[in-house]
Amino acid sequence: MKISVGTDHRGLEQKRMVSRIAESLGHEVVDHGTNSTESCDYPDIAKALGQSVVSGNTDCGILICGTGIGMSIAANKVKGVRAAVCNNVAQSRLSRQHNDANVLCIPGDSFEESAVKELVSVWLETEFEGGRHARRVDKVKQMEEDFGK
Ligand SMILES: O=C(CO)[C@H](O)[C@H](O)[C@H](O)COP(=O)(O)O
Repeated sequence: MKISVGTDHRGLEQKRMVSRIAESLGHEVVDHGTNSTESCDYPDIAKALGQSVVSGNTDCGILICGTGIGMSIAANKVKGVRAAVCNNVAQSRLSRQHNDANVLCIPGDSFEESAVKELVSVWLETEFEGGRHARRVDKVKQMEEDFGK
């Protein structure tokens, strides 16, 4: 797969980890920045990454900010993005199985390489289950139309 990655200034090290992990699993990584510790604004990165995913330029995305929350709020404003903040492997797995998340958001603050590795590899390898979950995801997609997102 082709995977977009992005972070604000609070997840540089984790972005490098995510890129290494994705590449070691055979994926191609597209980097949307930031690439310095200088303070920047997470919506700028989330917008660029979200547009890359929904346009089909990349297959999915992984975003990092201090908590993962700002990135998820911003990325979910891009029509077609289903971004999920995941703090553990169970959430990571369910965000794929039940929500068909196409963007994973993880906290940069105090997340170590082993935790990132487990969370990211499970997310990349887990399939959407469909069935009753597809009905619910379709309702979420319909909300985008109804509210002119
Ligand atoms: O959006 C966030 C909060 O959920 C992220 O943690 C950001 O990284 C954070 O707000 C950036 O804050 P900073 O004080 O400018 O480093």
